[in-house]
Amino acid sequence: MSTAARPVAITCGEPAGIGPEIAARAWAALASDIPMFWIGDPRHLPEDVPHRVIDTPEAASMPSADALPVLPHDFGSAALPGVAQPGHAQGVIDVIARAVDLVQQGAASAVCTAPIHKKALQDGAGFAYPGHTEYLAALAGVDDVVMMLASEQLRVVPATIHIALDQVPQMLTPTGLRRTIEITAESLRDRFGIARPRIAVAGLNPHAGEGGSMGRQEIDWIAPLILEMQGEGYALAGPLPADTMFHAAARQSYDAAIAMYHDQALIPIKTLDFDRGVNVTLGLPFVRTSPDHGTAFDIAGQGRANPTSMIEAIKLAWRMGSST
Ligand SMILES: NC(=O)C1=CN([C@@H]2O[C@H](COP(=O)(O)OP(=O)(O)OC[C@H]3O[C@@H](n4cnc5c(N)ncnc54)[C@H](O)[C@@H]3O)[C@@H](O)[C@H]2O)C=CC1
Ligand SMILES: NCC(=O)COP(=O)(O)O
Repeated sequence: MSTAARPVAITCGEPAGIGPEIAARAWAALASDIPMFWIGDPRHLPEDVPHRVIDTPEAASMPSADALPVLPHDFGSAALPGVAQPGHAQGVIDVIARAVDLVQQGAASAVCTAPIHKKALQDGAGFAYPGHTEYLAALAGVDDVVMMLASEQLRVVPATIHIALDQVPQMLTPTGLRRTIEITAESLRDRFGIARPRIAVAGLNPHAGEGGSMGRQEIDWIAPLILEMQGEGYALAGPLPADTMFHAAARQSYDAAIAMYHDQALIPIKTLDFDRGVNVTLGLPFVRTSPDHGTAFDIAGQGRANPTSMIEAIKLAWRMGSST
C-alpha cells in the first residue's frame, strides 16, 4: 500500500510544445507509483486527460491514478500547438519559479521541468537566461551548477553550456573546469551512489591537441589540472580525444565524461539514447530533472510525442528526491 509522501512538481514548460502531452502520458504511466502534480493551465492539457485541480501539493501526496493533480496557473488563453504565444512567456517562467519555491519550502520532493522554448521566452518576456540550468542557479542563489545528461549507457557533463562555439575557449577556464569536476564527483557519490567515481575528461581540440599541433589548451592547462586533481584523490583520466572516448568499450572505463562544450557532450548521448536520456542539474540545493529533448513544435498536439524521456526524468527525480 502507498503511503503519503512529498510529490514531484512537474512544470508545464512551453504550452505550444509537447510538454503538456508528455507530462500527461508520463503521469498515466507512473501514476500508481509516484506522487506528482503538474503546474500549469488546465486548458493546455490534452482534452482527454482526466485532471483534478488542487490547492496545495499536499493534496497530491498519494499516487493518484484517477486524475492528474493540477496546481493551476492561469496563462489567460489556450495554446496553439507549434506556435509559441508571446503572452504565455511570463507564465512559463513563473511556473518554474513556483516549482522551485515549493521544493525549497519542502512541499515537493523534486522538480521535473518540461521543455521550454528559449527564444520564445527571450522574445516574449525578455528572459535573461539561456536555459533552465542558469535560471535555476539564480533562483537557488548558487554560483556554480552543472548540467548532466544521464542514461543507462552514458553520463555526460558539458563544462561550458549555452554559449556560442566561438566563446568556448575564453569561457573554459581552469577554475570553471575544476568546479565542474568537483560538483560532478560529489553528485556521483551523493546522488548516484558511486563511492569512487571515475571521470573521463575530454580535450578541447581534435585529437586532444595532437601534442600541441592542433591547439595548446590541453598542454597549457587541462592536463596539468587533471594531474593536480589526481593528486588530490580524484579518479580522473584525460584529456582524451573526444572522438574516441564514447565508443562502447571506452564507456566502460568511466562513470561520467566531462566534455568541453555543449555539443561535444550532448551529441553522443542523444545519438545513443535520445528516448531515455535525462537532464539533471547538479549543484542545486534541490533535485531537478528534465527530459533530454526540447519542445518539438513540429509534432506538438499530434499525439506523436514519445514520453519515455519524461518518464525517466520523473522516475529519477522521485528516486533522488526521496533519498534527500
Ligand atoms: N530542457 C529544455 O527545456 C530543453 C529545451 N530545448 C529547446 O527546445 C526548442 C526546440 O529545440 P530542437 O533543437 O528543435 O530540439 P527538439 O528536441 O525539440 O526536437 C528535435 C527533433 O526531435 C524530435 N523530438 C523531440 N522530442 C521528441 C519526443 N519526445 N518524441 C518524438 N520526437 C521528439 C522533434 O520532433 C524534432 O524532430 C529550442 O528552443 C531548445 O532550446 C531543447 C532541449 C532541452
Ligand atoms: N540542450 C540541453 C538544453 O537545452 C537543456 O537546457 P536547460 O533548459 O535544462 O538548461
